[in-house]
Amino acid sequence: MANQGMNDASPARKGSITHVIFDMDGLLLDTEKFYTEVQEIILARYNKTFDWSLKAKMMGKKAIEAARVFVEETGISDSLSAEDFLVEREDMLQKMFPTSDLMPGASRLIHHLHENGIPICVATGTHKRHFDLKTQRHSKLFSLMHHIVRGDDPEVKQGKPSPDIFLAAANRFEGGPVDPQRILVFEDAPSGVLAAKNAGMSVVMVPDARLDSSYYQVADQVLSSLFEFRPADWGLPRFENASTKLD
Ligand SMILES: O=P(O)(O)OC[C@H](O)CO
Ligand SMILES: [Mg+2]
Repeated sequence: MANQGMNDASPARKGSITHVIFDMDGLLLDTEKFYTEVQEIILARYNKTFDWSLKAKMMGKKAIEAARVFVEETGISDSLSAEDFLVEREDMLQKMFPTSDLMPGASRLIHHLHENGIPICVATGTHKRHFDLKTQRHSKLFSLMHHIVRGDDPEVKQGKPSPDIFLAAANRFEGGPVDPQRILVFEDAPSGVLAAKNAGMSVVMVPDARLDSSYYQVADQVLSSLFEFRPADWGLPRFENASTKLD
């Protein structure tokens, strides 16, 4: 269970948030389990097991960057290249992605911020083709986003932990670029939390409970679920029961 403490963001900074950026996989959508499943299947062929220390190094990254980590860290790169790994897992992922569910509290928080006029967007390492499969059951909810930046965007030269994707997201808000100090990022992955901090933004981390807690330290706040987020901690409008939709 994640601790729910606040780390180092100053009280002044917490009151200055005007814009919000959401990660997608593992934060808004319960899609990380699909990657875990196919990676377990592929590794089993080499009599190896997939664990959360490897997962922590892959999640949040662009596909090819995560694939390189996978074949190198598991020592199978002589038998399976990163490119072939991506081809091999593709059929399985394409069947899984359209079944993607929302993470608990995602719908409530997105509706709440949108109804209160807080500009929101998505910054996801995933590329457009996978994004479309993952979100096909949730297009209404994602239409509330001011914009969406994906990993294959030309402005995203390097994946997380590079700040590229969050800086691109900050640039595209109305009247952008928005000052990073005014932006709050929600992330589940260690690489994503680092990317947001590298961009100079504040980060709420909502990690999977299996992730080692040593990764919590970089985040400004760590929550077990989006349901536990209290907007007033960051100077954002409080939840009013009547105007929010529960998952
Ligand atoms: O967590 P996201 O949304 O940046 O997605 C990254 C990969 O597609 C999955 O780890
Ligand atoms: Mg993620």
